[in-house]
Amino acid sequence: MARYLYINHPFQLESGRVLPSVTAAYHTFGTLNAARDNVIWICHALTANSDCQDWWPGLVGPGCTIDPGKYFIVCVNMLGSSYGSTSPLSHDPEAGRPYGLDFPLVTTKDNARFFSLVANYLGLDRIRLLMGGSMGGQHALEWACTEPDRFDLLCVLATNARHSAWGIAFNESQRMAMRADTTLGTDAPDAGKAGLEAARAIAMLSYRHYRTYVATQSEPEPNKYDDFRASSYQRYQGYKLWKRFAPLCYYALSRGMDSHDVGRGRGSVAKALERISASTLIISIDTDILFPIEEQAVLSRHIPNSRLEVMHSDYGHDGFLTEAVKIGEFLSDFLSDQLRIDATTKRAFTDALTGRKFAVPGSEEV
Ligand SMILES: CC(=O)SCCNC(=O)CCNC(=O)[C@H](O)C(C)(C)COP(=O)(O)OP(=O)(O)OC[C@H]1O[C@@H](n2cnc3c(N)ncnc32)[C@H](O)[C@@H]1OP(=O)(O)O
Ligand SMILES: N[C@@H](CCO)C(=O)O
Repeated sequence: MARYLYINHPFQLESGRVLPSVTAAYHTFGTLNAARDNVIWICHALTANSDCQDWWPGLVGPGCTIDPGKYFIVCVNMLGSSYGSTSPLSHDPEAGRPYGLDFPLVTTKDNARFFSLVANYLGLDRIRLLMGGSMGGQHALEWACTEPDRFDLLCVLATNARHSAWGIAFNESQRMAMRADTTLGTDAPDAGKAGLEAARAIAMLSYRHYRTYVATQSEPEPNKYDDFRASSYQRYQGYKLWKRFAPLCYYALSRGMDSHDVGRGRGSVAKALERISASTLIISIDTDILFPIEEQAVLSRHIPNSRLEVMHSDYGHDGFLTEAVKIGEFLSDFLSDQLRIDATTKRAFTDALTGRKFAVPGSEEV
């Protein structure tokens, strides 16, 4: 069950706005050992929650690589989410009602500071492994750049150093669908439902792959001309999210994802990534069209002690959730601290893997 930490003092956001107090919903699994050196901190992605044993089965849980019998596992629900931390659903004391669409922009830098605050409250000065995929990977990278000395190991999957124009375009398309639903943020019954469902259907196109749809949603019989399987899948995925996630929170989180840029305020992406001192495992997914391998190659090029692995998945981007067993295999050596590769080997490896040097604006070498 989630636990709650109520922090009753103002939390200053990057935008200049202030949340008068913040609540953190969090889960822990396992026991902190006497040396306090067995902490694994997991950052969740867009629509997940702090119960990482529930949404990462096969990777987190008894007998898995991230085993609560061995590690003290912590996961905190990000600000803005539907699952208990301060969000658009929370009471705005100044307005005397829930924040709703007035909820301020919470950037990935704000969430990294929020996690740091919670870690301080929990007395976790040193974290053995910080880990996350997708938006969780963005939070992990941002936090590792902010407090490099806090982490021994870092593992990020299907993520990037700065949210791409492609990713922002997907998110804006979803927000356009949500704004076209004029019930969003109102007191209407099912407010924002149609917009959220359309937004999730758009998002699914980026979370999966052409081959995933062809393999799972093609028609079994020929000669069909309407009412396709792929259509009902899209509608069902929208409805499935509506049943568990608040439209206003989804809207807020997608803005937060767009804000992600480890280079902001640090000179460049390259300079920011060079601050990371943790040994870092970076996992790419070969069918990920949302966070393609180019983006993890940038991470690998600039994080000093890092290694890039490419994992196969038929699931596309969402492989970071569904390929839990494979991820566990990549992780187990890493947790024993086997990963020490020199920079020259790493560079040759990255170039060979990607076929060429990738550059994204702001990631230039310094
Ligand atoms: C209570 C909670 O849910 S807490 C939060 C859990 N979620 C998270 O943490 C977020 C991260 N998780 C996810 O994003 C997803 O769950 C994933 C990526 C791990 C898996 O996605 P899924 O939607 O389960 O997988 P998939 O794409 O195979 O779709 C399967 C679902 O679509 C349904 N489906 C498949 N084809 C069709 C179709 N043609 N028409 C209608 N429905 C269809 C299946 O019956 C199944 O339904 P179910 O989920 O109700 O059992
Ligand atoms: N399926 C994931 C995708 C975002 O990375 C989620 O809903 O959180």
